[in-house]
Amino acid sequence: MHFCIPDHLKMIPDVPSSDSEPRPFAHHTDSLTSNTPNLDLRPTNREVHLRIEGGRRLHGEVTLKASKNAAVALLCASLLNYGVTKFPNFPRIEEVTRMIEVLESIGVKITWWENNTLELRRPKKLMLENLDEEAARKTRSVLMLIGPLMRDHVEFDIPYAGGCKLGERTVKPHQYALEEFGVSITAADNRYIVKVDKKAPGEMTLYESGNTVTNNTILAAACMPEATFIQAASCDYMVQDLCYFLQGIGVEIEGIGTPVLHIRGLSRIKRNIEYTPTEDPIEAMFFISAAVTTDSEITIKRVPFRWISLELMKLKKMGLRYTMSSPYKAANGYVDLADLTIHRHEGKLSALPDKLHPNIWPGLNPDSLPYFVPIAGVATGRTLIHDWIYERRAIYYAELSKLGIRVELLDQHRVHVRGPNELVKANMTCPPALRPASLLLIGMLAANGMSVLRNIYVINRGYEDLAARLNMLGASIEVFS
Ligand SMILES: CC(=O)N[C@H]1[C@@H](OP(=O)(O)OP(=O)(O)OC[C@H]2O[C@@H](n3ccc(=O)[nH]c3=O)[C@H](O)[C@@H]2O)O[C@H](CO)[C@@H](O)[C@@H]1O
Ligand SMILES: C=C(OP(=O)(O)O)C(=O)O
Repeated sequence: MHFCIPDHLKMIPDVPSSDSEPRPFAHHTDSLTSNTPNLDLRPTNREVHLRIEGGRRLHGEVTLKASKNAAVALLCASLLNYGVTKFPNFPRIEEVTRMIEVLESIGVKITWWENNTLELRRPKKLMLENLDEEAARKTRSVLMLIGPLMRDHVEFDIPYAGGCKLGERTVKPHQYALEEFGVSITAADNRYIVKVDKKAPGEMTLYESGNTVTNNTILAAACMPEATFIQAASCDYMVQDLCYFLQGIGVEIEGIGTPVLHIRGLSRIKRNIEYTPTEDPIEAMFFISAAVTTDSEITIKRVPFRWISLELMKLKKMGLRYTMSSPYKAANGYVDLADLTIHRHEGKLSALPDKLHPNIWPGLNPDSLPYFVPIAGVATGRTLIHDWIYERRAIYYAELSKLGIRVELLDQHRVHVRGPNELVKANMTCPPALRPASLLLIGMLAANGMSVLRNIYVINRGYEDLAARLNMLGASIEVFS
């Protein structure tokens, strides 16, 4: 097995680094402009913006949707199944729409039914030559097509992946993992050329415990009738959701929720399956952060609380009061949920003396961390936030200073946030990264007066109908284009 990837092509340079010269392939996620504010998911070329009359307290209840990150993995996994796959309560978000465009372009028949149930029927033969490149380049999740496609295809290519612009994001872990299954990946002309000479890896270790690489590896292992042991797997929520679905179509998996997975797949799968993805722990963090930053009391329904248990503990130590209902099961029957009420803090939160940093689950989720920035902005004292995971995400946190939060960028990974602050209105454009963009929305909800947030495509990539759902909680947000 060999890779022949030239050094300069080994990473996806999704953001030109400190030099301002365009870098090769840096353009492919630039024009994220098609969006709609509601459930009409036909692509348009209009940019959509928000006008937010801030400074209102939120109140009432909001119910979580399923996560982007499980949804995209499940869409890729549906290719393994020649039967009918149905996903009730599927999130109607831009990222899902892009992946649907990709799957439809290669021949998958896809229908939305009521209750946001998405039905997928793959054809006998996929038309990979018709793959919708424009849609594919807007998401990083297309990388997870390689795992399922290697089952039936000996050679194919996929365009370079996009996703949030958070600095360089390596694809080497995907290459090294799939190499174990006899897959070679080379890069040329903005695409990955994939050649398959299938073999069973037996025991293997992941180069990084990343989420999408773990899912890609699981999908590859699910195609193999032989047993695969995967060490250093991510055991985060989207991996667990994928595993539960795969069990439903007959793949044997042991070790779900741990870093060691034992998988025995099937060379052909034909089952009619209905699997409901779990509610999104990161959307829960969005609403928690919105409640705390606006000093509001709200109830967030259907929270997969064990996936954010460390986040809740940190908040408790900052002085936040919250109450939780008795646990109950998610619709898929696996994950425990609870209704979480965040109580008003009335300005009594304190900064934690120790740094906040993300880790692989059960650590503090990398996508939860950003939501502590506005929270730290209303707590008394100085908080150190260390975002080691991405090369350039912390830089976006400094944008919150335009809304009156004192954020000092110490280096590209660390910020000091000093609080409490009186937030002020602003007119801003979303940065090209989902969680950092949604922080601006949270800040604007808390800032007195009329703020404008421009081009919210990136927020709609991951969250469904946020403006309407926040308005149900008493916010005043107008969507305009
Ligand atoms: C579709 C999906 O599920 N996307 C999520 C997934 O992206 P995804 O799994 O694609 O994340 P990446 O592979 O880009 O990893 C994120 C960053 O963490 C670094 N890294 C990761 C694992 C590790 O053990 N060591 C390490 O250093 C990587 O080098 C990279 O810089 O995980 C990210 C990190 O939780 C989340 O922000 C994304 O929302
Ligand atoms: C980084 C993220 O997404 P993606 O992996 O799709 O770029 C995110 O969801 O915060």
